[in-house]
Amino acid sequence: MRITDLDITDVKMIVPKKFGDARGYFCETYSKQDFAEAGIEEVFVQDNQSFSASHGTVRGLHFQVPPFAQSKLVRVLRGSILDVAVDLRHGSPSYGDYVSAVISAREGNQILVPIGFAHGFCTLEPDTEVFYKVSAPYSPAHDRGVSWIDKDIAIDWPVKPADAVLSAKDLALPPLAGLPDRFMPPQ
Ligand SMILES: Cc1cn([C@H]2C[C@H](O)[C@@H](COP(=O)(O)OP(=O)(O)O[C@H]3O[C@H](C)C(=O)[C@H](O)[C@H]3O)O2)c(=O)[nH]c1=O
Repeated sequence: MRITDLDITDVKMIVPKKFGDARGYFCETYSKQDFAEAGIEEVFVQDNQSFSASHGTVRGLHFQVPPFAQSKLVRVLRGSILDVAVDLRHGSPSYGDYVSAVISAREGNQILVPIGFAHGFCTLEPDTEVFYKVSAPYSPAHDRGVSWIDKDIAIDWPVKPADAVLSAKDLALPPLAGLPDRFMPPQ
């Protein structure tokens, strides 16, 4: 398992080792021991999976506030996405900055999005399936979001707003400015 930092250090790219043979391949997609050896102590309590039929589907930017704030380990079972994490940790020097990376079923790579970040993605292919582990259960009362096209974050998405597929909820998400809920200060 290869673990590297993205431009915001706490967001990590994880590439499990693939064991290929004439049948195909095998890989351990999650290992508590490997994570602990890399200093990642996340305890995941729920697995999520979403299917998006159209390329250019955007889900996000979402997060849950404490005490149900979630870290997420995101991977793609089919297709590919541009995955995005936005730093919302109150007091963080990179507050409001984002990192993004393409993760795909072909590469088998994963993104670890820590607590304190909003998360979203845009599908790059039709029929894309995303699987992710989260470190806290779903709590609608603690679910929050920020507009995917917030001007202060200014994410370089691979789809124009007019062509993107979003839920009504995500279309109505507020801007970052004046976000009422703040996370705990960075560790
Ligand atoms: C997240 C979640 C949702 N739901 C129910 C609530 C709705 O009835 C339905 C669809 O939920 P939503 O539209 O919030 O799903 P996404 O837009 O894919 O949201 C996710 O997309 C972005 C990328 C994320 O990072 C979050 O984990 C998550 O918010 O599933 C549940 O029952 N449990 C859950 O954990």
